[in-house]
Amino acid sequence: MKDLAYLNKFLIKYKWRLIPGIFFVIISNIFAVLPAQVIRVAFDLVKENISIYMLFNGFDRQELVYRIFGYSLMLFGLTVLLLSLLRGLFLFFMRQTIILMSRHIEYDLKNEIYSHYQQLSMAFFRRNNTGDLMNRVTEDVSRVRMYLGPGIMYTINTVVLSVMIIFAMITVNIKLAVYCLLPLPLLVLAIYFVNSIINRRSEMIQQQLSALSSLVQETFSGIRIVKSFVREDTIRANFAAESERYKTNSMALVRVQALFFPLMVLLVGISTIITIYIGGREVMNGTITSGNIAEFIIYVNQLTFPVISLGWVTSLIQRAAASQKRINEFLHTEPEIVSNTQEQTIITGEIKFSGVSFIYPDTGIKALDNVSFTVKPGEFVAIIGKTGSGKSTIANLIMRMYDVTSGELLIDGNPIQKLNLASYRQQVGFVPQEVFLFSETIANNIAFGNSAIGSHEIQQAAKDAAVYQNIVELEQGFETMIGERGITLSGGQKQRVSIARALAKKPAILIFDDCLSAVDTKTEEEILSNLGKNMKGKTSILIAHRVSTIKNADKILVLDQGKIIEQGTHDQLIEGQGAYFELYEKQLLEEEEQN
Ligand SMILES: Nc1ncnc2c1ncn2[C@@H]1O[C@H](COP(=O)(O)OP(=O)(O)OP(=O)(O)O)[C@@H](O)[C@H]1O
Repeated sequence: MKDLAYLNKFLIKYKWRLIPGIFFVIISNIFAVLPAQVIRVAFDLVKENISIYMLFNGFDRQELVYRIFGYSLMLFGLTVLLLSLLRGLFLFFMRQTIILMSRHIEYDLKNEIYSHYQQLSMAFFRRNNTGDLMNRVTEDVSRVRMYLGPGIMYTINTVVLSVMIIFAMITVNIKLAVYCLLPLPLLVLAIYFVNSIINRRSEMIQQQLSALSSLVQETFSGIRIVKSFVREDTIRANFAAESERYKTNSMALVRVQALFFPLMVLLVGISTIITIYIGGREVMNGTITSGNIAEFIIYVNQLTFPVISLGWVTSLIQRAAASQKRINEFLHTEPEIVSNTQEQTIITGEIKFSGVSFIYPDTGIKALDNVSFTVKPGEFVAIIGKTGSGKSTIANLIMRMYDVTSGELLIDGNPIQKLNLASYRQQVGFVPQEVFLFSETIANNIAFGNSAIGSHEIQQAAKDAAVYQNIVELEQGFETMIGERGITLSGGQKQRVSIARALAKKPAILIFDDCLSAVDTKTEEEILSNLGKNMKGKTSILIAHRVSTIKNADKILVLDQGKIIEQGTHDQLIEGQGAYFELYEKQLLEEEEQN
């Protein structure tokens, strides 16, 4: 329950919706209780008037008595109608204030969680899967809203209505009140119990549904693999098995739900019978009137709803508390990578690794071991090495996706942690190893890092990335939609759009993480020569596997198992006849064999 206390700040923020809401609940309940009393008076009136009517038997006046009696009954009917209309009006106001408040808080909470996600670092996203992240913004927030809206509304309603009805009952006759209230606690318990079972089973159904949709999503994402490995039958069988489980769970839920309504009617029925039996005896004793029995029957039926909502609201609050606990877990996660200054510094692009070691926090893998090198502004540095040798890790550290475990990473002579994070990243262009493009137009994908960019600059970036020609050949050119909502670009085209996106930022530091693997040698040369022109005076780091790609670099770093084993220009490294030389020889041989 203490987890829900987090939401109090929102309740305070929206107090001018909550307070009138509570007020409307109270007024609507007054109008809910009054009709029973009007009906009691009407009932007693009927009884009295019948006696008077009988008295005038045989007289002309009997007709007049009949008419007056009819009118007064109609008046009572109209009063009940008016009271119900007024109740309805205030119920409307109650929903307009409290439910609307819950929707506002839902909106605020979703935004708060989402913007908190944006501040969290890579390690957090690696620890938690996407489904979980999404669930907390959607499913969990919805449950919390159920507490803030219907939960709060029905709790107040239940309390106010119960107090009013029980008070009205007791003022009429304590004995009758006690007897007809007796089965109600049983009803609360029964409903709470059945509701818990319903919730548990609904949860299982929800989980099963998630499993089913994940299976379908994965199957369709990997449909090419499924078809080429002829696994359609197995996939179909898996789906059937998951569906079967979903059906079994749903059936179990329907069985319990079927019990819910009859149980409720039974217990209310018992209360009504007790009211009539005990009430009848009291009428015979002369302690209450027959109108009171009618009044009590209305009360008992009116109490049904608060009693049901008591059981329902209790389980609803429990679920909301569990959801808020999950939300709080994420909201209280501190971002590991934080900006320590507001000051925005323009960088020239000098990068210095000084005895840097790095261990991935989530796996404990030591990816870099005492790495030292310097890249001067305007230099073109290449990194080469076997897979898993730590090349991408260097890129991750320069992007400050992680902080170094030991040693120092200096940008323009300042520790990277001292720079304003957003402003620094804004000045670094990054082309990741795995291309990711948004389901958007090509132009918007290229302009992603800089919303102020014009179409001329977008086109220039595409030209520099050697993808312009491919784009203009498309029917809608730069306005072509890509990804799930549009066409599929080839692997090499995607890589080049991703390069154009980094170039369009006009960065001071450009990092290419093995992103030329899917382009042919001629295009690769074109991109590199454009890069030479664009990055004059700026720093470029190119991670590659092919020696031919990096021959012209100002400096080449050779990595092995997280250590720099050689560094120098191509010619120096060839002369050194070390690991780089071996790699070069091997690749030359491979090329010759291919030709
Ligand atoms: N996000 C991560 N979390 C945990 N461990 C990681 C992560 N990324 C990489 N590693 C591990 O760190 C080591 C270095 O990986 P890195 O990606 O830097 O190598 P690489 O030289 O870029 O390889 P490749 O040429 O295959 O891209 C590997 O052992 C890898 O398993």
